[in-house]
Parts: sequence; C-alpha cells; structure tokens
Amino acid sequence: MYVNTKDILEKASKEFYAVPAFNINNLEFLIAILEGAVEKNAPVIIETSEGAIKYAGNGDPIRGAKFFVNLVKGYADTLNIPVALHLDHGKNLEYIAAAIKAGYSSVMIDASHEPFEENLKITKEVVKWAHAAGVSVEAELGQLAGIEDNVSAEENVLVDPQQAKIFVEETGVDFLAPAIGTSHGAFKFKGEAKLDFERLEKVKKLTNIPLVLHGASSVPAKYVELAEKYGADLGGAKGVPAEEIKKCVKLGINKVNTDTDLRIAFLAGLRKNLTENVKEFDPRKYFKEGMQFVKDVVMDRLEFLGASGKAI
Ligand SMILES: O=C(CO)COP(=O)(O)O
Ligand SMILES: O=C[C@H](O)COP(=O)(O)O
Ligand SMILES: [Zn+2]
Ligand SMILES: [Zn+2]
Repeated sequence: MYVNTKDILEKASKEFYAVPAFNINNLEFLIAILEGAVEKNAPVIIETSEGAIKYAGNGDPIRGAKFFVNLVKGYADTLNIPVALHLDHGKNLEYIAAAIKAGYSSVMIDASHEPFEENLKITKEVVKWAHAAGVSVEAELGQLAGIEDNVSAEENVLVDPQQAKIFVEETGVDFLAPAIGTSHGAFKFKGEAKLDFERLEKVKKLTNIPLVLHGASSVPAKYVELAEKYGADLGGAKGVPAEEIKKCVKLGINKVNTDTDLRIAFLAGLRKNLTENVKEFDPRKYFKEGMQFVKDVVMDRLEFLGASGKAI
C-alpha cells in the first residue's frame, strides 16, 4: 500500500530500526526494489531526485512528478507492504510544488547550502504548503562533501546540534538529515570512513524526530570488481561500511539513503549480461541480471538495517 513516509519513519524511530530509501529513475529499479521488499516483508521508501523527475518528464517537472506517482502508487497499491514516494534533495520550489501536487508521500527541502536563518525560513514555508496537503517534509542541516546536484561542498560542514533543536522546533519539519561526515557518490572518504557519532547522538537527543543518513552507500567490492571485470573503470570507489551504518541506526538514524550501490550493482549485471550474450537484443532479458543484483542489495540493506519483517 501507498503510505505517508511519516508513518513508516515514526514507527522506525520508536522501534530503533531504519528503513532504506532507494533512488530510482526508471521501471527496472522500481520492480527490483519492490520485489526485494516484498520478499523481506519490509516497508520501503522510493525516492526520486529533481534530476530523475526531469528525466522522466522529458524536461517537464509536472509530467515527471505525475509519472512517478502513477508508477509507484499504482504498483504499491497491489502490494501488502508500506511503500512511500519521496522527493530527494528538493532545491527548486517548482519541483517541490510539482511533487506535492502530484501526490508524493513526502518531500525534502534542501536549503542546507544557504545560511542557517535562510534555510530555516525556506524550510518553514515548504512545511506550511506540504502539511496543508498531508505531505511530510525532510530538511537538511550542515553540508555533505562532494557533488550534490549543482552544489559542491569542498569540506564537510557538520551539523550543529543546538541549531538542529531550534531548527526543528521552529520549522515543524518531520525528519532531519544532519551532516555527520558522509558524502554522496562512489568515492567517499580519503582514508578510513570517519563519522561523527557523538554529534549524531546529540542531534537525536535534542530533536527526537526521525533522522536521515545521506550518502549511505557501502559500495560493495563484489559489484565494483564484477563491473570492472566486464570493462568498467571505478578505480578508488569506496563507501560507508555496513557496521558504521548500523552504529548510526543505534544512535537514531531511521532513513538510509542509497543510490550509488544500486547503480553499481545494476551496472555490473548489465555489463556481464551484455558481454556474455552478444546475440541478445531484448531489454527484458539483458536487464534481468542487473535487476537481480539490485534486488540482492535491497534485501541485504533491509536485513542489516532491521527493517525486515516490519511491514505490519
Ligand atoms: O544520499 C543519497 C541520496 O540522497 C545517496 O547516497 P549514495 O550516493 O551514497 O548512494
Ligand atoms: O543525492 C543524490 C542522489 O544520488 C541522486 O542523484 P542525481 O541527482 O544524479 O539523480
Ligand atoms: Zn544537501
Ligand atoms: Zn542525499
């Protein structure tokens, strides 16, 4: 069933587990994710970036947002697990409005690149519109290193826990993404993974709402190696080890954003399949192995985050 993200995350926060939010751009990833969640009897969050909406709508945000709601809601309503659809890193009010109007379960307003007061003001405004439509809201404090859509932060600017308390109280936001040292993409951390667990613990104590970990892909070596065996060049790829993510879940993370791991798993399967079956030209066949790898990543995450069996 298609549900509000808030219902999924408030239960997770009360019961100390996390639900993965997987980014999609197309049908194949959606089917693989939902199949994995059904097999694990788990709730799941599907998310689309502004770029995904632009892609699906062939440049038109209204068409793109409607496309994803029809696709995800239509599919979810045939299943017995809770499924939510979330706008990831909403930065343009045009996309946020399109998602709310189309029927997304929740939206993210990411004004974290703005000064604190400005972030607070914009977030408060989005919360007002979204809540009026029954849509829940995620916001971000601090900045992630690496490239995030059009914004790039050279260094991590970590969340200030006291600011987080004020921000949550004043904006009425439903979930918060605190920057604690992760970054987006396949090339995280120069040395060992280094997350600020103490900071995370303080943010949870002071806000007591569901928290979100961005840039949470683990970049599994087995898919990187397989993709490279079949011609990819992903030299230096590195993610957040599952054990580190589990520590974050104990300290209050309830939504774990994952895009890169699915991309790499699919790439490995697709490259392998195309190389091994040079006569094949039916996409339903050559996509299959990539979809299976995506499903495997999904099931693994549902399991180690504690979401498995939590559908009811
Ligand atoms: O945070 C993300 C989407 O918002 C995705 O992070 P990864 O690049 O680590 O998968
Ligand atoms: O956080 C960003 C997500 O991984 C989405 O990336 P994208 O803008 O390339 O769709
Ligand atoms: Zn951000
Ligand atoms: Zn993110």
